[in-house]
Amino acid sequence: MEYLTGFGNHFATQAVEGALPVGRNSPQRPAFGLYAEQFSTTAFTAPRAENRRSWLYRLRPAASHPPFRPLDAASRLATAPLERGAVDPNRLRWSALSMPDRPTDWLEGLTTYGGNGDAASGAGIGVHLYAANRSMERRAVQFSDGELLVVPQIGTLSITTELGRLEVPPGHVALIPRGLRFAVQLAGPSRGYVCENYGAPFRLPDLGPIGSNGLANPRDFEAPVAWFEDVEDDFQVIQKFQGHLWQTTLDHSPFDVVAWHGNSAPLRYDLARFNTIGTISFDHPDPSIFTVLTSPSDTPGTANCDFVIFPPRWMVAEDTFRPPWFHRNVMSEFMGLIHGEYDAKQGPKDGKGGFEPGGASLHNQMNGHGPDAVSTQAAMQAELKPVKLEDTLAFMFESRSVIAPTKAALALNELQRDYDDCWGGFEKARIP
Ligand SMILES: O=C(O)Cc1cc(O)ccc1O
Ligand SMILES: [Fe+2]
Repeated sequence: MEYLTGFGNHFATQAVEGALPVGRNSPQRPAFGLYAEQFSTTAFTAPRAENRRSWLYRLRPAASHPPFRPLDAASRLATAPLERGAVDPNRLRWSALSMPDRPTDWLEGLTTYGGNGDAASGAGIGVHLYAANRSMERRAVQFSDGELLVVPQIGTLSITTELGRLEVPPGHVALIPRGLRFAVQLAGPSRGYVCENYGAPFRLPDLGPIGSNGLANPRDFEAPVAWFEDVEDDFQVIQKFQGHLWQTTLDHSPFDVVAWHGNSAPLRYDLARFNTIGTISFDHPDPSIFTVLTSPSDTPGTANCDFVIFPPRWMVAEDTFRPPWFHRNVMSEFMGLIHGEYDAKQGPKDGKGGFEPGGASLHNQMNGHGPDAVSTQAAMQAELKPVKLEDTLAFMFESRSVIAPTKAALALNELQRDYDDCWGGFEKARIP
């Protein structure tokens, strides 16, 4: 597959020579009788640096569809504000979801674990995990409630979007703009995580004193080239709108965009390209140095959501407790593990418990957490020579407000009801 590169670039791509108008967006009669359509994911008047929109040239306008009707199907997708009783302050951890035993596509395989804010007012996030085993055929979905950040853990996702196709293997992430129609094809049983961002679109963080390079570099983000199919057949289009699923049927493929240009586009990014920066003296820096993407809130420096990764890296700090320190944080932290072991937590023992690939943890606002007792002991006794942490890739969705766990997530068998025990048995300090 071919890609265009650069986060936020103004791309221009056509699957058919001559389809893209030159020098204007909306000619009286676009080439070949195509329809011009603007796709806006920021307000028209958003500041130029944040403004996102693309122009699509398609066989038929997206407006041409029968009414959306409620989709009458069981779904474990939920949207904030969540229906909830008292929000659980407890630290929570889940083992990995098992693969479904019935045919389940990516959309059907989503379970919401938590959320915050309010989709209707464009603030907060929904956190979903998926486990799926079949492709979406003649079926596309559009998330009007938010942009999606998709983090595969097992199985390559082939994502067909209105703007073209992306291959997203584990170790990569995909960013799908709010409202873009897409379908997910699977190569086999697949599992992973999704952050549904109701707030401002994810962008690269400022680098401050780091300078003009580093962390995720803009050129490593890849957008698809235009791709379309001219299929006259029934296509189900599902829409997640204000927390409910709706459906309509088109008599043609929604993937009929022959050319497009603009800066609102789906992207993929290989996390191995992340330029990880850390201490070369002492102390463990705040994990904000591992921010890949940020969705700012209205309060400077206090993100609606930061997407942070913990990739392979050298640990060289002298006279330092090297793993994440114990802490209580005003921000709320949802974590996942793509592969390997996380330096603050033990993996499963005899195949059970621990922080395992495909698992998840939730440490909400001001609730104490940090390395488990075994990892703490090991780190306090380690000889502090340079060590390379290999085979590890964890991540965090960190958000300014409490991520309420869903009732469905609290009822899962995968919930580790003994999670607190991992912080048991610390030896007391002795004052002389
Ligand atoms: O809680 C966690 O494991 C995530 C985390 C990692 C780190 O290096 C510092 C702080 C932090 O919250
Ligand atoms: Fe933390």
